[in-house]
Amino acid sequence: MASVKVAVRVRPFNQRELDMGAKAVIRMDGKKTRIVNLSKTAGDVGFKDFTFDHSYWSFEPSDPDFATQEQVFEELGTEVVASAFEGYNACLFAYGQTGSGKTFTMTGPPDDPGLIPRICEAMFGKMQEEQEDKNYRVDVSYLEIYNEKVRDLLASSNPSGGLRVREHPRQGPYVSDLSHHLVTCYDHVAQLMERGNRARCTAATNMNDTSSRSHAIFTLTFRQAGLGAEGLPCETTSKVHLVDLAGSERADATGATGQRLKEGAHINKSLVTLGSVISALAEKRVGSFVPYRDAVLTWLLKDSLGGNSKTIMVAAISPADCNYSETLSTLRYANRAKNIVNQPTVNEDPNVRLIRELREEIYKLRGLLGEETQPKVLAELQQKEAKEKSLTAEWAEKWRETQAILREQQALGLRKAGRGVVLDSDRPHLVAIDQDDRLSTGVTLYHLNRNGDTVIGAAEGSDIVLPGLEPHHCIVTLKDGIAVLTPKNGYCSVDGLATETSSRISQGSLIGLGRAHVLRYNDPAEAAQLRKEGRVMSRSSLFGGSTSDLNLNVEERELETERRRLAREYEERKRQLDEERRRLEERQREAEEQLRLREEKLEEQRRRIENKKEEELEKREELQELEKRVVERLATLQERQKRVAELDAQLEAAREEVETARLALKERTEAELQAMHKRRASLSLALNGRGRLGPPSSDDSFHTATDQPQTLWPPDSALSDSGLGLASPGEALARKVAQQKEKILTALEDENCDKEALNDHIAHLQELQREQIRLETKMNGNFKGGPARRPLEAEVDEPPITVRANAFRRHSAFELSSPNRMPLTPVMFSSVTSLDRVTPLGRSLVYCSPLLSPASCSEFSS
Ligand SMILES: Nc1ncnc2c1ncn2[C@@H]1O[C@H](COP(=O)(O)OP(=O)(O)OP(=O)(O)O)[C@@H](O)[C@H]1O
Repeated sequence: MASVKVAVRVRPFNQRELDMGAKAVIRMDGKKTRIVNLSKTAGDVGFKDFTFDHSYWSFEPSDPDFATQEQVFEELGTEVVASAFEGYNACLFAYGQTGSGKTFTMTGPPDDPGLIPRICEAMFGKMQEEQEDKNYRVDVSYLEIYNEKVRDLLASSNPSGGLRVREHPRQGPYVSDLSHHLVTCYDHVAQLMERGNRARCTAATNMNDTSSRSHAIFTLTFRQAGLGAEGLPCETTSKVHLVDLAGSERADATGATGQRLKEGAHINKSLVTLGSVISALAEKRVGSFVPYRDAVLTWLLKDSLGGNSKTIMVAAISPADCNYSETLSTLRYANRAKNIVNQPTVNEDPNVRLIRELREEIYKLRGLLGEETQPKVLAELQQKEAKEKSLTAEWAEKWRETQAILREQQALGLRKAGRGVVLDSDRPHLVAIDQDDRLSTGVTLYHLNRNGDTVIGAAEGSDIVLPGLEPHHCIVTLKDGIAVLTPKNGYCSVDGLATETSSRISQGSLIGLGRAHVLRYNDPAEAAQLRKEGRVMSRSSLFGGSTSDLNLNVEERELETERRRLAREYEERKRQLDEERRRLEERQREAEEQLRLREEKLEEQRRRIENKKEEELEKREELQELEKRVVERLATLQERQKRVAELDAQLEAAREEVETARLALKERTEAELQAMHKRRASLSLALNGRGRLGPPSSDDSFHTATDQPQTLWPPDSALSDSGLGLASPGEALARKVAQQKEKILTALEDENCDKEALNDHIAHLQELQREQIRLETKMNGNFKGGPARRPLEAEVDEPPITVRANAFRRHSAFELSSPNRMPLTPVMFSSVTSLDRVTPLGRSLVYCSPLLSPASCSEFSS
């Protein structure tokens, strides 16, 4: 059982706080951290006090109590190193407000490194010291949790949704597909750390120019094995998590908006979860729920918080009064974390543990045996000894193999870097860069002889044999870490410049030998020195390669720092722009989608309008057609009206003519009657009393000479229809004919007329007409010398008639083209024979003989 160790570290005022004229509210006294109580009410004390395992006063460098990076490492870092070597898991994490000094404490600037580089360096140093007894294997991984997604900081690319976090039943949560890098020296670790830090998400906020926007977890997996006292195997694996959390922050204080605000929300979410986890663990309630899975950070650090780990928390705080509430909150957070109790255990290899336990039992059994031999105990002892022996042999064999592989890898300097394999060495060497041999696929590394000459040439027996060179082409001399190239018989160049005298070569120098060979000189010690000084050798310095490169002045270093800052700014700006571009693309996609929907809607509307338009066009055409027909009909109507007017006029004229004729007939008839009376008188006919014209009355009888009453009028036509007086027989007959015709016409207008009855009417009409003719003939005979009586049909001025043969054929009837057209039934065809005119209705009839064919009708129509 071990409580989480908590340290608090206060940083100096930053420029912003100085500009604001901030006042320091933090005091430290031994392990005690005091904060001036700015929220005190009457009766409150002036300070709030907290006690931690360590309180580091890094406020003022000139202060004798000032805590340096070195001191922090000595007290915290060494404990982590010791835990790892003891086989425990260890975790050191920095918590605090943004800009409070977490990254400074964990990573630190190159000239004043923080805990991570110091811990790594110390571990490799210790491995070096204890190399004789044991073998080690160290793997490094570096990840960040940004917006709740896991990114591999050492991989060349990451999936867009981040890496997945899984949980192994025994080993706990892990990140699947995270790259692990085998490291053989601190330089490798430093390179990886630098690479990861460059890839980490940082941004400028109001509180910090280079604020970490993600939680970063640097993990060393440390495996050690060897034979302990009395040849007892030991093998442990420890995980060391070194965590730089993103800053806890208030959105208003950081001035965060947009992406920064979103990041802040995620950061706060995981820190709140971390707080909840700490609270749940600190309360120590049995069976209480610990919300590890609520955030990726707490899930991955599950073992470090309340589990199998020795854990240290560094709470970084600002000294300024303007950050009072944030600082107080951090101190309370840290105070709670003190109460977390972990259960660290040595992570021993299961087989080794079994061997150790067997050995313990064997010791016990041997003790039990004493002087007397107990067969049962002896048998058990022998069995356990045999098992222990075989397990030890098995483990030793496995370990030898592992050792061999490790040694091979270390000797070759072969290590994995993501997908790449790096061939490295800790000794000065030359790497062949074959310019001519395009078929060469291998990488050749030539180690140089330590403290002596390495002869290069074509001659057998040269240290490095290269075809195409002079037998003894040149010599590279290595002495006290300095390499010098001396040409012998062949052409040599250093970084492109031909040389005939001895030239110093340094890390990265390109050596040209003869026409075909180019070799690169690598000196790992020199490279490490340069790296330590924060130097990155540019290509130009590579080519200008000389020892003076090593003597970089302060100005250059500052320039380098500035360059890095600019590079970080550039990276951040690039990231922001990428983010912005992604947002704009997203917006564009949305706008395009809206546009598409709008287009569809408009297209739909357009289709509807077109349909409507087409319908309206059709209607308009119909209307035009109707108008045309109306106009035609109007024209026809006008034509017909004109025709009717003409016919009316003709009718009127005919009527007048008939009236005139009737009057003339009447006068003539009276005159004729008088003449007849006179003639009768002269013929001495017996008249009763007085001579009188007109029909006989009851008083005035009219008799013939034979005493038979003689009458001029047919008996059935003597009375007028009204019965008011007598009409002439001709008139009565004409009226009857007219009435009969009217009857026929009425019957014809009735669609359901009885054909039999119609035939009877027509037959009767014909009878009447024949009678009329007979009467007229008779009258004409009686009044010879009178004006000639025209036949009735001749009195009518007939309108031109057109028979439409087609209609005739189709309907078995035909029409007159006069306005007074009238349909004829087939019955009429068979009965009527002449053209007549019905005066009262102004209608004309065309009669056809029964034998008339449609063709003859057509002729008839003219
Ligand atoms: N102990 C210290 N001594 C000197 N300077 C310090 C110290 N601690 C922090 N600083 C300076 O304060 C500034 C902010 O520190 P740092 O970047 O470490 O904060 P942080 O807590 O990691 O912030 P964030 O959470 O935003 O990443 C840096 O310029 C750093 O150099």
